[in-house]
Amino acid sequence: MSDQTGSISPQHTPVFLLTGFLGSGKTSLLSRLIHRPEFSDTAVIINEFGEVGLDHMLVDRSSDADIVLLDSGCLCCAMSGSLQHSLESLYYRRLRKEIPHFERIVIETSGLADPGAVINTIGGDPAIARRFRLAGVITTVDAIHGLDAIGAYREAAAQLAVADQIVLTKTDLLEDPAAAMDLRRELGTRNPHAEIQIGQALDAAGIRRLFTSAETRALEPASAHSGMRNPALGHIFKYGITAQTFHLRNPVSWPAYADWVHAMQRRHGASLLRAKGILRMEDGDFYAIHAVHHLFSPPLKLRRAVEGPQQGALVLITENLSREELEETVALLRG
Ligand SMILES: Nc1nc2c(ncn2[C@@H]2O[C@H](COP(=O)(O)OP(=O)(O)OP(=O)(O)O)[C@@H](O)[C@H]2O)c(=O)[nH]1
Repeated sequence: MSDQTGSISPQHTPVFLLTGFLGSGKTSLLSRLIHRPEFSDTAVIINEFGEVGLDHMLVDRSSDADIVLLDSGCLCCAMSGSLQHSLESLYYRRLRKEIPHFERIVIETSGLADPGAVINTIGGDPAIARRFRLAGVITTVDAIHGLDAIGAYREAAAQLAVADQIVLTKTDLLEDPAAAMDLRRELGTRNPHAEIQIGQALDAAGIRRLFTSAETRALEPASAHSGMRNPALGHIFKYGITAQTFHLRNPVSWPAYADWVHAMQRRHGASLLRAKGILRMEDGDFYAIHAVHHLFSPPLKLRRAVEGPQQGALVLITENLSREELEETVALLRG
């Protein structure tokens, strides 16, 4: 990465990933969202038009027929070729005003996708990273089979581990409605860093929260998270996947930050499923930090100060790394 300390400009269109295991309700959620006014300025990249049942809402079809404009104002774009190609195509068509302006992109991944691979595409292709930034990961979890899938498949565990927002689906199929609260609590202990919402109860405010950039709220609920309250324990998902929180008491210098990034890339890049957090830098400003494997997005300067006594905190979601190993690199930030 050429610029580890630059800030992201508003020209970087926020990209949200909608992930979740096979059959967990991604498409059903999307087909509800695309009707909603809160979703009107969104371009959605889906695998096939047929899946989300667009027939009744179609108001315009671009000449290339791979993008449709819905009467809700939402654009749907069927994935054509690679994800890079779809993103570039949306970018240039918006620039040439061939399609209406959109404020954000939502990508629906396949149920067996490793979310890290898709996130890498956004951050790893220089042409894409110049124009887009990962703003959040939304993971659907099926109330009936979700926990079994998370226990049985690494992909499902990784999808849960990297989530900023979890949508619990199929709660209507639970025999005991109280079981939804138990599941919510259970998921909360497995990913204490994500907000959990019940899919069927999603209202306008809930939808807006789904699409609030993760970096602008990365620390907000931190003090309330159980994982944050007991950072020494870290959090174990499965398959050696853990989420560990590190607090920093002092501002970080830019050279120390660059050293830490290099050390993480060199020593732990392969094991780093995701890093997120907020650091207070030596210039006094707070920056959101995001990384997936070897790719560290340029720190994003936050417009508002972060409340509370902490100077910053990092959540490192890794595979087969001990807290001690991570502590060695975090020490670089402490100078
Ligand atoms: N009862 C009920 N059924 C649901 C709900 N959400 C999804 N389903 C059903 O679950 C099945 C799978 O839902 P999809 O939305 O296709 O799931 P998906 O995650 O997109 O599936 P893949 O694309 O195969 O990964 C469909 O039959 C849906 O109708 C829900 O909240 N309640």
